Amino acid sequence: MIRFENVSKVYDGQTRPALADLSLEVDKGEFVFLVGQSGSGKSTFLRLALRELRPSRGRVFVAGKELNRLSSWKVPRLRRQIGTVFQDFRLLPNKTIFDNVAFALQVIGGSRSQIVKEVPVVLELVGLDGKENRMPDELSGGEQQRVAIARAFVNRPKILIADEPTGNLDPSTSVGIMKLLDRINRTGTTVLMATHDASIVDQMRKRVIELDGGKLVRDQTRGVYGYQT
Ligand SMILES: Nc1ncnc2c1ncn2[C@@H]1O[C@H](COP(=O)(O)OP(=O)(O)OP(=O)(O)O)[C@@H](O)[C@H]1O
Repeated sequence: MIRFENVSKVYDGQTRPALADLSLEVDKGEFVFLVGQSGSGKSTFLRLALRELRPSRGRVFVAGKELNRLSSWKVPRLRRQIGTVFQDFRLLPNKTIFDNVAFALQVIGGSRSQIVKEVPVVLELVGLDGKENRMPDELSGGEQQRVAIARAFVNRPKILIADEPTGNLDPSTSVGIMKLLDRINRTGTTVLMATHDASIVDQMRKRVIELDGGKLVRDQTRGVYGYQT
């Protein structure tokens, strides 16, 4: 589903690579934690998979496509297959919960009937049925993150990329968010999650990939967080 072949990334004006000769493969349906100190290259890795960045060397394949050879007009089609969730939720503050999720379908040309059918299903999946008419600032942080997950998942992407999704949440709320991501993973969606949350990684016992200075230093099945910050 995702394959990096000898990928290096040196940002403009930098000499030290943010990622250095990274090779790894993530199969369909896997759940992978990406861990490492701040600056180790996790976000760079995720941004390469989204083709927000291009590698300086090496090749990135996502959903069967080599991203460097993908024409720009095909990038939106690629991104439709990848849902994204971030630490800061990124909801539209002036739209209701329903409309925040509906918007994700509208921008990809979803019909009104599809929206009316799919949005309630996904809001129920994330445990927010009954709250569809609220505004984002009328929800708790954990609930806002559930909306963000609903929005990322409503068009059933093949891959869900989550960059520190529990970074702004307390431990018990985080556990609820992880149960939800686990549930989404069980539908067959590949989940890739960058995190500094040691207790979550230790509880979930999924595959753990650790980066250090842009290099892959650990790839462990049913792994643990495994280092001190
Ligand atoms: N746009 C940029 N321009 C130049 N250097 C960058 C840029 N983005 C990231 N870097 C550098 O690349 C390296 C990797 O950064 P990256 O953001 O991928 O790390 P990270 O593991 O996601 O960190 P964090 O856990 O703090 O989010 C760091 O040295 C960082 O300073």
